[in-house]
This record gives sequence, structure tokens and C-alpha cells, in this order.
Amino acid sequence: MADASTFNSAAYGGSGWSQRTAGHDQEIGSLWRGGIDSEWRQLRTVLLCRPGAEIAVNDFNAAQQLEALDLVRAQEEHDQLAAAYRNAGVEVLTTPATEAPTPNRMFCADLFVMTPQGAILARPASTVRAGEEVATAQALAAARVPILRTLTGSATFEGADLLWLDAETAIIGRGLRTNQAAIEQIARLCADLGVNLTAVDMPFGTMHLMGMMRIADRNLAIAWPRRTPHAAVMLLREKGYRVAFLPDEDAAQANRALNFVTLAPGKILMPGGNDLTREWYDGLGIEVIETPMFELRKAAGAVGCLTGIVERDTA
Ligand SMILES: NC(=[NH2+])NCCC[C@H](N)C(=O)O
Repeated sequence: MADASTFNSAAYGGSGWSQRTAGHDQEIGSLWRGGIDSEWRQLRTVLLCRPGAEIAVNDFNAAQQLEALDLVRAQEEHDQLAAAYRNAGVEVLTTPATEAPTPNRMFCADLFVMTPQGAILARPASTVRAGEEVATAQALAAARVPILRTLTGSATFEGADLLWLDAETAIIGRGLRTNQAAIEQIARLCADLGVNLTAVDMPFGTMHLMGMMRIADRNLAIAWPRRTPHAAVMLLREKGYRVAFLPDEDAAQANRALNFVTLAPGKILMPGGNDLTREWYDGLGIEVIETPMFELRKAAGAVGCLTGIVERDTA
């Protein structure tokens, strides 16, 4: 009797069973949210992490900072960054508090990267940042952003090493922060997603691919002269980008003029105090909004590094 009744029930595939037919990609926007397939389409959602007492360290070099930071000034600048996003109509998510916060956890761009169908969680390369990805995973999960992959084994990867050139093409920098093991794991995921991943080698003494090239519009990339990998420039051009090289490396170096986030096609949020580079961006037809980064940049990053991109419009 029991058998006969279970056999025909919905739970066992009998009458009343309703098959899930929508694919994961179709469930983004309903069950799940988030995703990008470009670096320049309208920005919708970012993840930020307001700095706390963890950034005021004894040994700034060991903490991967360039100079000691003033906490109050850093927090004020960070609040202005969040306000700049909100004023631009961008939703701001925040990383939850943790018991033992580490000094670089505010650099959200390094802790994950989005694909069109969900996030790849980072596995930071130094012991100083190890584990920052855990709170990032919590923040993403709380916001219903799917995590497609966490990295395993000896892989190290930081999100600022991966950039989207178009919906089927991503580029990843191999260097201090992202190693070959990570590239292999990410390439397998990309293959599943129908995305070509090109790895480029970065010069010794540099940090992330983000620090060498940025994309400001559908067909406009900004690159650091002599530092951007040759293969990256070739690939950008092949994909139809004009590659404009920064006119003044010293200004860019001192004040992180390249460390911007594209808010919408041809519109960027950049660190304030870069008048020369700003004028040059104006000349390229880019609309610029500035936000101060005079204190935060002492931690070796600026707008781009502090901003985890969660969602943009997609093609
Ligand atoms: N995407 C970036 N450039 N992030 C900057 C991170 C800076 C941080 N002090 C670190 O060494 O990890």
C-alpha cells in the first residue's frame, strides 16, 4: 500500500512533479542577483567596506601600506566615496564586521570578481590578507549574489587582476597576486561560461592588472605606458578599443589618477587632485566625478581598489 501511494506522488516524480527548466543564467534577477560582462556599462551595485581601527597599524610596511594612515580622515574619505556612489544612483552594499579585521579588508575589488553569472571569490596572495574573502562571501551571500567558485589548493587570486573586454572575453594578470594555479581554475570556469580567458604576465614590482589598465567606455581603454603588458594592448585593440596612454606617469603614480571606476559609458569616478590627468580625460570626452583619496591612497589603493563591482547592466 505504502509503495503504491509513494510511486505516484510528486515527491517521487509521479503526478504533480514540477520540473525546474530555467537555467541558472535565467534565474539571475529573480532568485539571484549581480553580474557584469563589461567594465563600462551602467554601474548598479558595489560592495564597500568602511575602514575601522584595523587600518591604524604599528608597522605600515608590513601591513602593505605605503604610509601611516589617519583613521578619521580615512573614514571621512570613505564616507565621501560611498556618498559619491549613492549620488550617482549606485546601490552600496557593505561587508559585515569581523572579529579580527585585517588592515586591507577595505580593498573590496581584490576580494572577488564578478562574471555574468556570479562571483569568483578571491584567495589573497599574502598572509596579511588571507581570510578577507570569508566576510566577502558573507556579504555576497546576504545580497543574494551567487558565488560560482572559490579557489582551492595553492591558487592565489585577487579580483583586481581580472578585467572584462567584452561578454566573451576576459583578461587576467599573472604576477605577485594571481598565480598560474588560480588562472587554471578560473580558465576552467570561464570555459564553462563560454568565456575566453587570456593571461598576461605583469612586470615584477607591480601589484594588479587594474593598476595598469582601465576601461572607461565601450571602446576606450586607458593604459600605463611601458607597464601594460604588450599582449594586453594587442588584445584591447583587437577587440576594438582605442588604447590611450596616460600622459603623465608621475601624476598617476603619486595620486592614483588611473585608479577610477567607470560609473556609466564614458563617465568615471576618480581620485581628486589629479588636475592634469583630469583635463586629459576631459579631452578624451570622458565625464569625470572626483572624490578625495589623499588619505586612503596611503594604503596603496584608491577608488578602483576600494570598490567591489557587484552589478552592471549587461549586454
Ligand atoms: N586593487 C588594488 N590595487 N588594491 C590595492 C590593495 C592595496 C593593499 N595595501 C594591498 O597590498 O593589498
